[in-house]
Amino acid sequence: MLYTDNIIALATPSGTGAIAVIRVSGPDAVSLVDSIFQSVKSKKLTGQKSHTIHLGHIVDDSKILDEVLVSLFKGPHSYTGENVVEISCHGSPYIQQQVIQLLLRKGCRTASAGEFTLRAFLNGKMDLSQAEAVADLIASDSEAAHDIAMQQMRGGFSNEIQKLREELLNFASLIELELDFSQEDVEFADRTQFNQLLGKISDVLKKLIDSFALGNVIKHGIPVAIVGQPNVGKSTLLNVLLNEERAIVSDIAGTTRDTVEDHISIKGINFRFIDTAGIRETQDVVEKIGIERTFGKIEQARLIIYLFEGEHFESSVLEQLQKKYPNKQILPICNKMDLLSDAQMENIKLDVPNVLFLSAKHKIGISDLESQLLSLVDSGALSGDTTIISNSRHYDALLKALEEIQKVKEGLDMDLSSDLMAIDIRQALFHLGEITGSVTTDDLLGNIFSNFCIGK
Ligand SMILES: Nc1nc2c(c(=O)[nH]1)N(C=O)[C@@H](CNc1ccc(C(=O)N[C@@H](CCC(=O)O)C(=O)O)cc1)CN2
Ligand SMILES: Nc1nc2c(ncn2[C@@H]2O[C@H](COP(=O)(O)OP(=O)(O)OP(=O)(O)O)[C@@H](O)[C@H]2O)c(=O)[nH]1
Repeated sequence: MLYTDNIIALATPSGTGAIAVIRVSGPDAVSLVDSIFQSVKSKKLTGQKSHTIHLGHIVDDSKILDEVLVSLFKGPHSYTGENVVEISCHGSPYIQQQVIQLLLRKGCRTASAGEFTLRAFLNGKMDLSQAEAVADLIASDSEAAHDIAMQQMRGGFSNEIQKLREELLNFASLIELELDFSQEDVEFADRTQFNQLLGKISDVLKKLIDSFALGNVIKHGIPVAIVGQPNVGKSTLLNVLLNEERAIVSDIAGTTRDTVEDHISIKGINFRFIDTAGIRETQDVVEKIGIERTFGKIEQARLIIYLFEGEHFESSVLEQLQKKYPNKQILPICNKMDLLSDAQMENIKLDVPNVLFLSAKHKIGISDLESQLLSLVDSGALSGDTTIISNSRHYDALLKALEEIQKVKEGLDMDLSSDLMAIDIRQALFHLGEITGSVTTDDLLGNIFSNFCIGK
């Protein structure tokens, strides 16, 4: 085992709850808890089997602090790979703190953010991308984001990367062996097989790299900007979408007060609606800073909904949007169709051929809108077992690995000498290793795990 110290943290949220879980991990976790725990069966924990639960009392100087359940996990068969003891106590902040203070006095140290999972990684219980998936899983707030995190946590693409890396490593050694015999002009590495492997690796890498566009938006919610005059029915529309799907509305922590962002889940996909009052004014006002800010918001969106009511369609707004965002999909939507006659609707269609009519208030045309939104997402990629990456660190490493693999391929085509090829192969191996954590630096680990919650 790597560590000699014993860490402790509250694993459940701080505050009052029915039950709170305090987690201790380290070589002496069992004896430390033994020193403050009296089981009702008067048995010491040290002699008990792993994965057993024991009822008893936490005792501080013969004073009973609480009646608790203690769960025992003996290393290496635990989450961290070390001895782990969990104390489930009554969820009062007072009790939680007393138990923690008691164990700190006995010699435990407060765990830093993500330290339990860091230990699990360093003890070989999971690789780095799986550890990162744990944080994603905790943060996931839609079915799709959850699925991606879960798949990654269960080994997802890291097994695949690891396998390819090992095959590549194999070739690297053969090529490097050739260097030792450079006078004799021998080839240990079969060039045809090597070429095939490089082809296979680039295919896998390309597929993963392509999946990031989707993975990234799913993780953060697909950003949709709603542009429209006051009173066209934006709030009503958002509410209808919300009610229909019984989704959760949440203000994202950290977003500025001047834009409202609502998360709406449609068939398990999170959409993040960015309400941007503003671009309605005439050309000269458009130059104003406030409007620029709105444009800034639109910049983040994948899709723009231009919502207007009845016959108040402004072609200048639509044209401006199309000019400014030629690569974004713009959806013109006419709300309050209940107030329009058929003839009026036909007229609007002449101006805006691809308009979608709906009535937010009367809940007409909502499912068409939902289908349009979902069609943005290549949901085929979500079903089945296609791997989707959602972590920008992995994305960067995959891009770099692919670049190196392509260099190796070119080298092979050009019959480059083994020593030059060996360098590129090592680089590719390095970047693949970054994903699974076969190569890491303290900085990188610090960066990743400091974003976890305490107790995880
Ligand atoms: N109370 C509690 N709930 C929890 C966790 C935890 O640590 N404690 N977890 C943590 O975040 C997750 C579960 N993850 C876990 C993963 C592995 C093991 C474990 O003991 N693994 C052993 C033995 C498995 C067996 O044979 O039964 C092993 O890997 O060797 C425990 C929890 C979610 N729920
Ligand atoms: N007839 C009709 N009225 C609607 C419809 N949708 C919304 N309204 C009404 O239009 C008015 C404005 O709706 P809101 O949803 O508050 O509009 P908004 O765009 O969010 O307005 P701001 O918050 O000022 O930007 C309300 O009185 C709604 O009841 C519709 O489909 N038909």
